Amino acid sequence: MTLPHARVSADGADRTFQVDLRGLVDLLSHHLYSSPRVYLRELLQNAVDALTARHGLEPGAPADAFGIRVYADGSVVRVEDDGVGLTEADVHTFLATIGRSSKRADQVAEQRADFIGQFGIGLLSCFLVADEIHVVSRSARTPDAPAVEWRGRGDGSYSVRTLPTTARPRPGTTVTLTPRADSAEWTRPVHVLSLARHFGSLLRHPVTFDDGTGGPGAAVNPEPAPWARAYPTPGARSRALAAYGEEILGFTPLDTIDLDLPAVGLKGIACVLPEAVPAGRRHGHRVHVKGMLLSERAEEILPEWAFFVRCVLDAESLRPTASRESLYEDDTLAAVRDALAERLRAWIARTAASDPDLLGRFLQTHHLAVKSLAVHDDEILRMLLPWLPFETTDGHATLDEFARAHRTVLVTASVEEFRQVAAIAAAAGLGVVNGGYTYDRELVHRLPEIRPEVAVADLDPGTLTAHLDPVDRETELAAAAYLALARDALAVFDCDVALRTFQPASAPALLLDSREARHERTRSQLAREQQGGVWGDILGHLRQEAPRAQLILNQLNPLVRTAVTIDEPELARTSAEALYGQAAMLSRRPLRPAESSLINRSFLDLLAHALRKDS
Ligand SMILES: Nc1ncnc2c1ncn2[C@@H]1O[C@H](COP(=O)(O)OP(=O)(O)OP(=O)(O)O)[C@@H](O)[C@H]1O
Repeated sequence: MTLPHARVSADGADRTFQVDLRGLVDLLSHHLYSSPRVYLRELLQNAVDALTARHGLEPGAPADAFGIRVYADGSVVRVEDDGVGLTEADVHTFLATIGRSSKRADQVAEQRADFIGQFGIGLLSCFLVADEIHVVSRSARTPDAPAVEWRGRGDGSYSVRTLPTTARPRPGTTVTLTPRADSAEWTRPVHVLSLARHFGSLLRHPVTFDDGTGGPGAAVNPEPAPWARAYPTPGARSRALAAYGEEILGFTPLDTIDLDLPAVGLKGIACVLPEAVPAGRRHGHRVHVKGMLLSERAEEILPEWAFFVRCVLDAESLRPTASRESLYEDDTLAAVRDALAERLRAWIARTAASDPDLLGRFLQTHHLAVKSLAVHDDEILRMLLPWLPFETTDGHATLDEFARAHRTVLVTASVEEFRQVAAIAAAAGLGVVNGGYTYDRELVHRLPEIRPEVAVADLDPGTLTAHLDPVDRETELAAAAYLALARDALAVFDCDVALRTFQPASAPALLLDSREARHERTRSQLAREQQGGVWGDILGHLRQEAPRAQLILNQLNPLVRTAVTIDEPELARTSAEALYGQAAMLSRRPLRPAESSLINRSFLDLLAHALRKDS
């Protein structure tokens, strides 16, 4: 709150900046803090830091010797602590100087990590709910110093006076706010209690609340954190942690993972989400520092692949940013992130080894997360690849089940390819995995690293066509006229037509086409349209020999057997177009406008034909 004095140098006026406190508070409230409610967090945090400093002075004092008392009766909010307190000089230096903090003064540099605050601006958040901050304090470091009273006002002015020792017989600090009318939402007794519980439920010092009605007062943090309590059995412990996770995070975890990193004094739990979440969606984790709730949305504490858990944790030595709502990205945070990732991996390994039922439920829900992890993590790959579910020609199956039925596992390059060939490949006894989804093809190809007896190969058109048997010469000849008509009708799609026999007999036609071939055809078509222009030349130069698409008609199918005998040319054409349209739709790839209109036209033509026949 101090506006520094102007200094005059020998060669002219050398002035120092003036600070408009109102502007500064406005800046903090709109850009730093998420809500005015943070004033209580800042007051609690200052009280906690003061208690930490007091314990530093009196290391022999029992943990609960010093505490924090919160009071709110509707007209004032007060936070009182038995902390280290302040002398008059401290008040001028720290309370009244914005940006100055006792917690990063040189002499306590080595202890800086002991405190939550460090920026020297937290107290300003009180101006979000009150116009004046009233502090009465007595120093524990200088016990014979008198008590001191400080009043800081939102307009930037402040006053200090010393008080008789009797005004505050014991060391500590009391901060009192008289809330503005517009901040009742954050300062009513019931709200103050719930805010105190929200921010302070895991604080390690006793915190009580009093609403001034003469009642017994309420404990803000009656019990230690659930992971710090003693339980009769490991089962009771894990049930209690799961119940806590559910209460705090609002879902019943699939499992609860105990987290403990002694090096940074971190303890907590990771709750495995019971439902799948879109890959890459990062969750907010609840992070406490020295018991104080810092953030409910800290994402940076876990790596991206860990989107299947949400954590509640409390750490000693993570550094909050000035807003307190996220963590400072430093080496400690990076090391914590790595160590927590390791704990999650270890949980997966343990579950894989000892609880197949839980593993099954976990993979059913989170296989995408695990796949993204397995791609980069050999250990997870080794442990889990056989148990991961894939879409196959035998339905959804784990790779292990699938590889037991098929010594050679074929894998498609796209979902579309899989849709085209699945039924035919299955009927031919080929085992094909849909490799079109993210990670799937890459992962299936790594199966032989774990199951060396299994061979994995990409499904190429040759493998499949080997299972499409040629028809006899007579049948071929009988169908020749129809095939010629069909080729002509489908020439616009650069599609050849052939007659084969293949299983299942219920499939009338198979469209063999690949994405590359389709791209090549689009490119050549563009080149033709742009002929003569620079763009056309470039496209022309890029020309590659792409295989044409092939519509394979199935001679075993009754519809096809009838179609090839149609002697009405228009109807024969329409039937060929309809067979092409049906096979293209079966692949579920996006249809080109020309294909959509072909399907539409052939459907209407066939309908008209059927109606004509009936009338
Ligand atoms: N309850 C308290 N007991 C003793 N000293 C206090 C108390 N509250 C504030 N102070 C003193 O006032 C200084 C400024 O407090 P303020 O909350 O503005 O910043 P900070 O806690 O140091 O850092 P941050 O901005 O990160 O919170 C503190 O460094 C501390 O010296």
